[in-house]
Amino acid sequence: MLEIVDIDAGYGGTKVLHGVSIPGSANIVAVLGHNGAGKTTLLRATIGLIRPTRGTVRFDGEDVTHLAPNRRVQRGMAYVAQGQQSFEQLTTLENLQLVADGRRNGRAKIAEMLERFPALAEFATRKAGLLSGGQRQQLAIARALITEPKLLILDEPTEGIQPTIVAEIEQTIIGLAEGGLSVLLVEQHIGFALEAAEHYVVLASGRVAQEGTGGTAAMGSVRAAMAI
Ligand SMILES: Nc1ncnc2c1ncn2[C@@H]1O[C@H](COP(=O)(O)OP(=O)(O)OP(=O)(O)O)[C@@H](O)[C@H]1O
Repeated sequence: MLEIVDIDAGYGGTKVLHGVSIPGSANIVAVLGHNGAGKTTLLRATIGLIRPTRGTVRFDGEDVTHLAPNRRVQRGMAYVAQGQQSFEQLTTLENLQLVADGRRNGRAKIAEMLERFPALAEFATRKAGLLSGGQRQQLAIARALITEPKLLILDEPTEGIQPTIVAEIEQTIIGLAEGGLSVLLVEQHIGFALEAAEHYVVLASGRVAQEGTGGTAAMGSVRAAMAI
């Protein structure tokens, strides 16, 4: 589905990623690493917000390295940035409508999201800015899902969310993956990330310091790699 081959990427003249690759064989990929390791930069390069200066991003067999983000969304990528972003002055429902409007099956997709996320149905008329962190994250994921992606790119979906809700978000992600959606996930909770992932990479200073198949058995080597 998603394959990244040996990319360099960064900002202006500053190179952040150095020869990072993700194999095309895994449907659920977790990206781990300390603050500043380059995780968000890798996601931005994947969705096209920054362009690699070297290497290739391939999606569904197509070289998308030079495609604009909106073209990548049309191909089936969806990106949920860090921080549960939504339009705070709009209601939950209006936030969903913004994405759904003009889509062939927009109304049905909204109904599906309200069923999938009961909290969004309960607070459909509440302004997004007044939702809890967990509810806002659900709203952000729901907005992404309305575009019917094949690949969901999630940047720290459980960050800043109260522990009781974290498990709910994690279950949502696992459920989506089991339903056939590919997921590229940046996550600080190593246990969950490894449990969910078929492949993981640990980034350190923009390089792959460790990688392997998922599963909690990898916990020891991941922790060791993160101690670098
Ligand atoms: N817009 C930007 N312009 C210049 N440098 C940036 C920009 N965004 C990030 N960086 C730098 O790139 C490096 C990697 O940042 P990045 O956000 O990818 O790390 P991260 O692993 O996602 O960190 P965190 O876990 O804190 O989100 C950091 O040194 C950061 O300062």
